[in-house]
Amino acid sequence: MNQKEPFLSLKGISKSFPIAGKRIPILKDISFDVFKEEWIGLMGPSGSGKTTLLSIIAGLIRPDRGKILWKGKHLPYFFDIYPAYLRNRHIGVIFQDFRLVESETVWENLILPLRIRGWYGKNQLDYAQWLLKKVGLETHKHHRAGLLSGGQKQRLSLARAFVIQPLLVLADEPFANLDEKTSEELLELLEILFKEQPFSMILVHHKKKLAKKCHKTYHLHEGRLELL
Ligand SMILES: Nc1ncnc2c1ncn2[C@@H]1O[C@H](COP(=O)(O)OP(=O)(O)OP(=O)(O)O)[C@@H](O)[C@H]1O
Repeated sequence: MNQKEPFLSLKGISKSFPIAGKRIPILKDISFDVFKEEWIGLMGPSGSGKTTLLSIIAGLIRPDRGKILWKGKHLPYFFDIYPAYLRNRHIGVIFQDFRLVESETVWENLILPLRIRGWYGKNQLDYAQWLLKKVGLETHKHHRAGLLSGGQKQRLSLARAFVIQPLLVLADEPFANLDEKTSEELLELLEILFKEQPFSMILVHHKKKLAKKCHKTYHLHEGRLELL
C-alpha cells in the first residue's frame, strides 16, 4: 500500500432509522478518508449521528448505502464476517456506554479482545498488565467490572481498546465521564501509546482543546460532514 493512500475510505455512506413511524435520514452521503497515523476529530450536536458513524466503521451496523474500503479493498458486509474480523484484529473501539461485561473481573474485560481474537501469549499479557497500570486499575485487577465507578469503567474501556495494539481506534467521547485531571492524564496516555505504536484515531469529542490534538476535525450536522 502506498503510504499516501488512505487505509480507510468511506464513500457515500447513508443511514436512516425508523423514528416515530418515519424513516429519518441520519447520515447523508458521507465520504472521507483516514490515513495512517492520522487523528481525526468528530464533533457535532447530540443526536447528529456520530455514534452511528463509528458503529458503521466498526461493522456493528450496516449502512443503507455506500462503501467502506480498508486498504483499498471493499469491505463486504455479507454475513458481517469481514467487519468482525477487522474489528478483532485491527480496530479498537472505546464505546460511550463502556460495554463492559459487568459480571466479569477488570482483567477478564481487559483481555476480552485477545480472547475473542483467539491467540495471545506472554507478550500480549505483559502489555495488558502495563496498560492496566497506566490506567490506574492495577489494584482493581480482580474486582468485578460492575463495581467500578463511571470514571474507572471509562479508563478500563480505553485500556481494552488498546490491548490488541490496533491500527485504528474509534473513540466515542472517551473523556466524557472524567474530571479535568484524569482527562489530561488519559490524553497523555494516548500520546504515549501513539509513540510506542502509532495508530489512527477517530475521536468524538466536544472540546476545542482536543481539536488541537487532531490533524483534522469534521463537524457532523444534519447528516452532512463539514471539515472545520
Ligand atoms: N438503532 C436505532 N434505531 C432508531 N434510532 C436510532 C438508532 N440508533 C440511533 N438512532 C437515532 O439516530 C440519531 C443519531 O444517534 P447517535 O447516537 O448516532 O447520535 P450522536 O451524535 O452520537 O449523539 P450523542 O452526542 O448524544 O451521543 C438519534 O436521533 C438516535 O435516536
